[in-house]
Amino acid sequence: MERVMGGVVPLVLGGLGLVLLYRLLQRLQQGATIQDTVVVITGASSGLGRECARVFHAAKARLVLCGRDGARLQDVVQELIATAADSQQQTYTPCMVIFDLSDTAEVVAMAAKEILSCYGHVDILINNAGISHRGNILETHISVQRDVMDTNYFGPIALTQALLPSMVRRHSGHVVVISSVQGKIAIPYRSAYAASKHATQAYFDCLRAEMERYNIQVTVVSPGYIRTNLSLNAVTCDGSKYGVLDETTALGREPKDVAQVVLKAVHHRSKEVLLAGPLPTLAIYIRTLWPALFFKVMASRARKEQKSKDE
Ligand SMILES: NC(=O)C1=CN([C@@H]2O[C@H](COP(=O)(O)OP(=O)(O)OC[C@H]3O[C@@H](n4cnc5c(N)ncnc54)[C@H](OP(=O)(O)O)[C@@H]3O)[C@@H](O)[C@H]2O)C=CC1
Ligand SMILES: CCCCCCCCCCCCCCCC(=O)OCC(=O)COP(=O)(O)O
Repeated sequence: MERVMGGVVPLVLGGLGLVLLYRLLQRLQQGATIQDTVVVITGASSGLGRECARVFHAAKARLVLCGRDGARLQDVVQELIATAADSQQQTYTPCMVIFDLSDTAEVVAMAAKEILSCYGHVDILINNAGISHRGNILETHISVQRDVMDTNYFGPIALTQALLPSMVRRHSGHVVVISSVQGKIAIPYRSAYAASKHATQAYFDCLRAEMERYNIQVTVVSPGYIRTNLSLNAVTCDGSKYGVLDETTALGREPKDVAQVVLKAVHHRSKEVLLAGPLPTLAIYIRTLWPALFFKVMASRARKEQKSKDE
């Protein structure tokens, strides 16, 4: 027995060592692709955007962080500088560009120009900022439908379109968009959010095909729940804040893990990343292969949710 164990232990340790070495080499390789690139991140003040800022900063990218709130963005910048100083890493101090994505006129006239003026060009644009919705269709004001669409769809496409000519001229660039599982299936009481994410999926699929000839990559990332403030910040039927941390959100993936997935997707030039558990993945397939079943399941969800609200 002792002899068997004596053979197994070094084998396991050797295997573990190889896995760690492989991971380290992978990280180094990913870092090398990202080093010195100009990376623009929208919604960098919190949640997934903030974690993307951390991950790309650690990979020594030249960051342009975007958000609505200058003070919160400044906090992120200070934190990144402090982390780099602690680890004695030579990194770039991030630029900040402050604007409201839902104001598409401002995005085109001011924000895109300011972003370009930071480093003269953009290598990677990560369209991350977004807002969610909670409410039934009967009671949701049309202005709320429009606001969510402005932030999640028209803002990102306006920014992308404004930055594209510079990428086309350089015959190089990468556009990433953070969509959602709800860009592939629509669930009840999320009409504005699901519609905006479906539109996002469609637009960026068109973009990918059209940009291939210019060597511009497009990656659509479709995550399931992530543990961020998304549900807290979601808007309700009348535009007021929902203000609840849903259990689904609280139990979601860690934003830092999702940010690593985004980095990997950029490194591998992935066209699509679906980051969902078995049930949402099954639901996506059923939506295409057996729509009648999918509609029944969704109607039953809607009934149950309405009943629990009525009680
Ligand atoms: N959390 C989840 O379960 C999932 C999230 N996603 C997607 O991930 C992305 C990031 O969201 P997440 O980190 O979860 O949520 P957060 O609410 O934590 O972050 C959203 C970010 O978007 C910014 N933002 C919102 N509205 C605007 C606007 N009008 N103009 C500029 N910036 C704006 C916010 O800035 P400010 O601080 O100014 O409000 C904030 O930085 C979103 O696109 C979301 O749809 C996808 C799947 C699951
Ligand atoms: C007999 C087999 C039937 C199989 C059907 C399974 C149906 C299961 C439904 C699963 C629905 C999953 C929804 C996942 C939604 C999601 O992950 O959304 C991510 C977000 O963007 C979160 O935003 P939110 O504002 O909704 O928190």
